[in-house]
Amino acid sequence: IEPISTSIAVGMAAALTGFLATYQNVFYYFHECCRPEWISFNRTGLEVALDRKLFGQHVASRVIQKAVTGFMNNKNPKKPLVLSLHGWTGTGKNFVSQLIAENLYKEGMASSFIHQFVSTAHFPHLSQIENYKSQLQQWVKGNVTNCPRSMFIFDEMDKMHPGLIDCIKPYLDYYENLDGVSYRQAIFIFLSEEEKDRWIQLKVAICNFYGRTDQIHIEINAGGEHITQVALNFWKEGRDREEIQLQDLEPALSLSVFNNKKSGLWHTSLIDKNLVDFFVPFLPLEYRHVLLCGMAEMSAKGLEPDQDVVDQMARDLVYFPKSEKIFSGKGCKTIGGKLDYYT
Ligand SMILES: Nc1ncnc2c1ncn2[C@@H]1O[C@H](COP(=O)(O)OP(=O)(O)OP(=O)(O)O)[C@@H](O)[C@H]1O
Repeated sequence: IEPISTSIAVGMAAALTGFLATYQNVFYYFHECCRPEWISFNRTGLEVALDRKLFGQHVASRVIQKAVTGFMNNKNPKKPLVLSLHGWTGTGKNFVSQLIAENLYKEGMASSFIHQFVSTAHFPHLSQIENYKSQLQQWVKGNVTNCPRSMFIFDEMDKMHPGLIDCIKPYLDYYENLDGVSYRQAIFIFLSEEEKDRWIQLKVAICNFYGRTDQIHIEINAGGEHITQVALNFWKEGRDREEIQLQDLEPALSLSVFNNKKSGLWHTSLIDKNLVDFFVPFLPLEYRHVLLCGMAEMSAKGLEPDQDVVDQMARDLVYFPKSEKIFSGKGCKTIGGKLDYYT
């Protein structure tokens, strides 16, 4: 072994290793990858975002903050985090998922580690259910293999086929690993709108009963087994909405309620095995919340927030129940488009 060529070879190898390491770091700097540079939880960021950007959802806000912070601080979770978000349309379920994403992934919702499914769009054909099942399993497994800190959002969960829910159950469970893959760092968020379904089903049933085709004013006396009903009862009793506690909404999120409702059947299979860690209730939004959404939306559009414009827009929305007109029928959902008309 000749000393000069040996030192040249060793020097070249060291230079090459240094170059590759630098190249890799530069690559990771510009290209999103499953590393702390791209995925790190900003606890204060989430707290501030929930506090300042999410209106009228003090219960959901508290539950989400605790759930996500607890999970992210746990170095060795026994299972993935599974959140189930419930409530009226346009009350902020997707929006909260976005706030979580923005405070966990540098790329926010654009992160390649966030995967979103809408049951009616992605699984439309009942005849294809077996295909969907294997695709869904491969998809979850592939993505978690690629990055354990992946986030999965399943929208319209109430419309999802029970067979598909069954096939994702193992990933939500307490297994250390499945076929060599651990799912314990992942986050699953289920969104469902069964509140609306239940409300509408009930309305239709009562209209049919009375042989009426027009909209009639309906009081729902289901003993507070409806998130909206709880909010309505508080309002009628002249109590502050912010007094509503998670315990007041528990009957609306209880197993017995889900058991009795067709649209809630999916919960039973997940609740039975304690696979859902937190049920998060979203209250229906009132006029004053729509105003806040309107002002925020104008700022987001780069416009000077104008109270008169927003007020005009909010007054033209439809509110329910028909007699009291307290809650916005579409929450804050359509106001982005509506503001274009009023500005
Ligand atoms: N509570 C809220 N606070 C602030 N903004 C809100 C709130 N709820 C809704 N918004 C605004 O309205 C938009 C639509 O709401 P979002 O998609 O989160 O409703 P959703 O509850 O998921 O409705 P759906 O069940 O119909 O999907 C959001 O992007 C956000 O701009």
